[in-house]
Amino acid sequence: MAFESSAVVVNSTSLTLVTITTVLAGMWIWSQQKPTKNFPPGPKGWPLIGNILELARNEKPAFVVFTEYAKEYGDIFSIRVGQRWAVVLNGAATIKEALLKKGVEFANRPTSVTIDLFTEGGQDIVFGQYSPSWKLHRKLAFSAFRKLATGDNKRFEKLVYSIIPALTANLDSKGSEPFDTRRVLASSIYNILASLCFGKQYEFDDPELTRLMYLSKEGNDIAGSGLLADYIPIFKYVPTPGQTKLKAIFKDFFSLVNKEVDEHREKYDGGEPKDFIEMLFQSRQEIKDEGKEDMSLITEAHIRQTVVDVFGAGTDTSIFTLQWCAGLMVQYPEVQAKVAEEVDRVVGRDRLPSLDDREELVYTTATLYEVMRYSTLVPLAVPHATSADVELGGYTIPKDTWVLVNIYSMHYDEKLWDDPKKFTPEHFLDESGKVRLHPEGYMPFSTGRRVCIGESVAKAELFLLFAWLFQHYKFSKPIGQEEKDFSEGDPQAALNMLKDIEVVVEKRF
Ligand code: HEM
Repeated sequence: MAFESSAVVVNSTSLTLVTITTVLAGMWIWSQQKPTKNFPPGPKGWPLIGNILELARNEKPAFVVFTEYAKEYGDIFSIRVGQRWAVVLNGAATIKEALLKKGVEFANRPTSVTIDLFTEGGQDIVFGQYSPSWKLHRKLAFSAFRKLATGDNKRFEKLVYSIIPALTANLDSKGSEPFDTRRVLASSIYNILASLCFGKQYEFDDPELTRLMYLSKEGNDIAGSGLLADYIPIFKYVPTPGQTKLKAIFKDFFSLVNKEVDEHREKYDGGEPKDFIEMLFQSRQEIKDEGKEDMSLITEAHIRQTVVDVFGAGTDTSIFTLQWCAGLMVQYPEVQAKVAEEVDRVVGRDRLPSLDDREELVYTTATLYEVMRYSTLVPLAVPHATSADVELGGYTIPKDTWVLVNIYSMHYDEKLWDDPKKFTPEHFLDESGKVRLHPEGYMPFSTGRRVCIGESVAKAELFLLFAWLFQHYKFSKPIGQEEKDFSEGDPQAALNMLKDIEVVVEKRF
């Protein structure tokens, strides 16, 4: 009897083991099934999680790992993120073929629980689906930006330089003590964007500015890494702490922006716009008057979301680019000295640098461009998605596939750059000493239908602040920190940030 019962136990254990093994094998085979017959090749993944584990465990950031994978699998390869397939595009030829020649097919964005939450169902520009309403929405914002950044230079300079008194007071208050520049730079950039959007400035310690900075940064951080539900859909129905926090942050953020939009609507009289929100109102009226577009496609939520986009996409990108400027100028004092010497010679010490100085500030411009190449702040762009089945490089990529554009692979391509790991402004100077404005494969703002809408605003703002900073201050290593590398990246979620650095900032005159 005892023997019989143990045989039953052995049999049922074997049955359970066989069942588990069969289910696991089934899941394994199913998980390796690619969406199309000639889908791009790539590293094998695990059931349920795909390639997440090997990417998370790798000490190198994803964009470096992807550049290495491209050597093994080719410039177009696939990975699996949880249950979703993604195609990674590498190298200038492939990226241009996809984003320029087949721009419409690669112009969509992925949808996810996180994106849906913070874009009120995809009503913003950054994550909106490629649709008539999105195109009109982008046209509206683009027209407002063009008026701002390519219109009257003096007006834009005044806007950027309105933060100089507070920035000077903050920098000067540190004396020769080392400090982390992030907070000061962040307050400056948020204030520039608050002036730009709302037509008002905050004191650096104003609680509303601190709240705006907190909401925008937290929102970006959680949204950048995504929620569990984005990778494993069943978690959509579980109120995880991340989901609850994200909802609360965006509720607060939207109410702050709503307050500004409402106040502007009440005050705007249809005359010369004083800030970005009024420009949006004006552009909306102009497009409506043309009578060619269906204006019912643009709602109040679209206007609110554009302002949220400006803070979401325009703050950390500029703050961390300036931080990279600080770190790299400390690491390469000889470059910093040449920038300062050029600004002294062209601009002098009695006036502020102007956008009209750009042509003559050749070395300064080349240095800023090199900072943007070397740091590659948005190394995988914003994820794209295919809007239709599309052929690329002999592979078939079905509609709704996630697409990651590896900008880093171009910025560090040995075929395009002489010694790409070396920081040298000479990468952007030609034989006649002029700035190379558009070298092959240089795309910090990406390209095509989704190219960064703030490119001209960002370039103008960064140029003015960079030239002003090194006209007035010398950045150096704190004594006793000789061994530290001040140009070491610390990639976080979507951005290639710089490791926290403490520097000494002293007046030059
Ligand atoms: C150093 C500064 C900046 C860098 C490096 C940068 C880079 C980028 C990149 C790589 C993209 C993704 C393009 C793609 O998906 O292919 C992007 C998108 C975007 N950026 Fe920027 N950006 C910067 C500053 C700004 C600023 C200042 C603003 C606004 C004031 C802005 C607004 C946007 C918007 C709205 C999009 C979404 C465009 C779309 O999906 O159609 N960016 N940016």
